[in-house]
Amino acid sequence: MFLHGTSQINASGHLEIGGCDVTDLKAKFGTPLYIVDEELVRKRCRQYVEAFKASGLRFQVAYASKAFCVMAMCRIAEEEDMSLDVVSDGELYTALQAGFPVKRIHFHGNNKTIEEMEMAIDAGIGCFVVDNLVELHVLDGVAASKNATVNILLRVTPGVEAHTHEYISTGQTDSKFGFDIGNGSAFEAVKLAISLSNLNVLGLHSHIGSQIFEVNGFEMAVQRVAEFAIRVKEELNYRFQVVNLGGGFGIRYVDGDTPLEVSHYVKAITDAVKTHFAAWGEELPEIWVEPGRSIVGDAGTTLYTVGTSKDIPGVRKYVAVDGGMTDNPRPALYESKYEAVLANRAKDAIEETVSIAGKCCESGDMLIWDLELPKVQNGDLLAVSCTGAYNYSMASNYNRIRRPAVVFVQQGESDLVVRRESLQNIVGNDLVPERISKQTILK
Ligand SMILES: Cc1ncc(COP(=O)(O)O)c(C=O)c1O
Ligand SMILES: N[C@@H](CCCC[NH3+])C(=O)O
Repeated sequence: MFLHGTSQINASGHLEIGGCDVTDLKAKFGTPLYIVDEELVRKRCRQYVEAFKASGLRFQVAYASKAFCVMAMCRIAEEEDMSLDVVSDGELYTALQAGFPVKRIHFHGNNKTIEEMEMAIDAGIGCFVVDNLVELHVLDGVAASKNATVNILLRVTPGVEAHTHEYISTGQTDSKFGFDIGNGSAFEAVKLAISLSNLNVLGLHSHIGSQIFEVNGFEMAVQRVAEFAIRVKEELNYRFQVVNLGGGFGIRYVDGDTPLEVSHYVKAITDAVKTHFAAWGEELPEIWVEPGRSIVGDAGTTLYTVGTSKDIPGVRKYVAVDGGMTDNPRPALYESKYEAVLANRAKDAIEETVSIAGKCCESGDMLIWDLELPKVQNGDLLAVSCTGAYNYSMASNYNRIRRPAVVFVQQGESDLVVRRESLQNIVGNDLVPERISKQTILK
């Protein structure tokens, strides 16, 4: 397994992250356990901020909290001078509870409810990213009802297809998100938006997809957005102050993934802004980005305990762990690939090829196919790397499995940031109507 951040194999042959031996973490917190390398998260945040500072442009780096949204993470984002992208009342609430400065929160989503809009306006949200015409009208109405003027960006689809999984590619015309530039709907949206009295149009937003390893998609998106912004300025005499280029910067999950350095993506974007806004003639717009995966993805590791195994001679050996698609749905959803190491015997010689199964009643609940490991035994620890993004945040209670705990590690210290769910949590929202209880009693 590739060792990310502070991960290393110690003298006892155990995986160590943030100076913490994972066998100790298992003893302290149990498994499955999400372990987050805090130093690596902070390093990634700083790489973005530094790269933007070097560009000389005005900027905001908004952490896309959908990747991993818990209060401790919101605190780190604030400490590292990030802004925050939220996409639901739940993410907004988490950020507010964590004391994140509300003016640096951007509210996304293609179907915000009126209650979510009200909550965000009451809190004093920094801006909304408006996705469609219905939302433009509704948001203007909600803002009017509160005598407020709210800042918005208009989400546009620049017609760029990112080379990534179909389900996580969003910049093309046929997408559920945003106003299309190519078919004229973005222009009409701008005309309408600037005429609505309770909206203040700050600028445009474009997000072309996720887990992208090249810069040309971003450069093309900048070009299309710049051409559009210049047209708006010329034809409507309206000047955007902000251009948000979304997230999508890729990370290395497995061999063959070839992400670029953060500074490389940022330089490509900021250079493209300088080039394509050359005809702008005034101060360049402020540039925002929204990285999620590339902030937390490789800083996360999931620790499992090995349970049963099933050897089908001549076919394959299944080894089951105490988690699976409930804590990491990505292999089942996107056929995502992961690497793993036998974390309590990482120096032992490789002896067998096994496939790692989860514990759900679902044949598709497989975490890794054909993984080479030392001879695996019941009770061993398996550490799957690069699970920091879209794992805890996409976890479910399928089969009424409890969500794991999350622990931050740094410099030999481990701090619980999310408790393991309890069995009481599992039934916590269940109600049994009286007539059914009565029937049960009558039986
Ligand atoms: C609008 C928007 N911004 C930012 C992100 C974060 O993307 P990533 O985690 O790939 O950086 C996403 C998710 O793809 C998104 O939909
Ligand atoms: N959830 C996805 C990415 C989509 C991000 C949101 N637009 C993943 O796990 O890769």
